[in-house]
Amino acid sequence: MSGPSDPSGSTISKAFSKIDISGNDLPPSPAPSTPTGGRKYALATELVYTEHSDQYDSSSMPIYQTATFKQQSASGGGKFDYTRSGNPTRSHLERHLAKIMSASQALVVSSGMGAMDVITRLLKPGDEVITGDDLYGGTNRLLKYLSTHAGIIVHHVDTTSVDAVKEILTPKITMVILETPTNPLIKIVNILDVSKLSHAANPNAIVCVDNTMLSPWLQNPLDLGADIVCESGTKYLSGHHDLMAGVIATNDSSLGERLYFTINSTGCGLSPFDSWLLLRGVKTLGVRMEKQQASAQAIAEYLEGLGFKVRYPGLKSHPQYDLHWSMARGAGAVLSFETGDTILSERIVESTRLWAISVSFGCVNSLISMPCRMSHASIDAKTRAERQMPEDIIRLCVGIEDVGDLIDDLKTALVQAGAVTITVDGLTAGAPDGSLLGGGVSLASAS
Ligand SMILES: Cc1ncc(COP(=O)(O)O)c(C=O)c1O
Ligand SMILES: N[C@@H](CCSC[C@H](N)C(=O)O)C(=O)O
Repeated sequence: MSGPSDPSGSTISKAFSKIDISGNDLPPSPAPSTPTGGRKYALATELVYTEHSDQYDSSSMPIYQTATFKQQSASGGGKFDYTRSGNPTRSHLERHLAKIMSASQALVVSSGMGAMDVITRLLKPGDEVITGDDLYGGTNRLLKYLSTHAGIIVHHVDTTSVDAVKEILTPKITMVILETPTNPLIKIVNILDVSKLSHAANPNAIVCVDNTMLSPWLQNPLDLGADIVCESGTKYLSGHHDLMAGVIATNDSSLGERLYFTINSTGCGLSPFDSWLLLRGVKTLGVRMEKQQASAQAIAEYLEGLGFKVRYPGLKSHPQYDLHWSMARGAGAVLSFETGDTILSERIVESTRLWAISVSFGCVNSLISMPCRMSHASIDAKTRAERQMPEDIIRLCVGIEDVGDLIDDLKTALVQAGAVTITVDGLTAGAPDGSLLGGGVSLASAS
């Protein structure tokens, strides 16, 4: 990998003039968000514990809602000069995120796709990228644009198969972009093996993992061999669907400088107010995620018990259950299931009340959607078919409501939509004549 692309180096050297207590080059910040002395607390503690040097010892990090900063001399040189280049609230958030993402450096930008844009600007025309065939629609769209407008060669392969990745790996591959679990098919990618193989094929290859589905509470791709981890902060990190944000984290300071250079050059750094909101949201990540995934597990078991084909890594029936648990500390709170019929799926989605029909996930409220019509509609129907995306697939993003209420609401919707048959033994997935789902499985406990 080459060094920072700022020809003069001046912007970078100014912004990276501070070496933190651990010797990391980081963008300017009034103070590290971590207590000094090297003590590392459990993640639940680190999420809420921050230190900053506000002049009034405010408990909450202030919002530095300013575009520019007064300088002491005509040659500038203040810690901050202009918010596009650095802002105390944003820098504080970045240090806090670096700490919880197992990274030496984190950078925050205006959306998850903004983060992906910054990352893919590391590529040059002629570079080759390997990525999955079950990929978030927006990332797919960006990569398609880069392949048609920027001379980047993009190979979509089944990244859940290490052999498939191996087959296509050459020294020309400069970036590998992974998601695990994938969105929306909930397939699992072996980050460790793919990273090892990619670096063996090209030591300068950058392995980037989009960790949005699990968040740092449940998985740390940098500890598994990835060079960059990114997340849509719009999802679990913030948790309330009241902001858009993207996070990029790395342990490679030269990569960090190049990423920062793009953010400063293009002006996509997160605003002070949104940085403050995200900092606030991150504090409850652990409690939210624990509650959400416990409910997701119960809902996945309920639907599987009825006879639906459910995709969730918390279920023993998931074909990559062991692989998932070798990398992650939990199954997350997004699951999907199939009904065998697109119209039926549509009826189910439209019959729910507590489950809002919305794209996105990671919010305290539960959401339901049909990915092929909504979040992944930017992937054309032919490509979806080639990539075996079931058009009838329903995605559930579980929130923090009472799980009994969520299951009741879902059950009512399934009955209203005609997706289940009521028998003396309880509910069974499928129409009375067994025309859907091959007749389903009857479960008394499901009634
Ligand atoms: C896995 C994944 N990555 C990235 C993004 C992009 O994030 P944002 O909407 O914040 O741009 C999304 C959703 O939008 C996503 O689901
Ligand atoms: N219209 C949007 C769709 C956003 S999808 C958001 C999220 N990643 C999800 O998976 O639900 C677009 O075109 O990007």
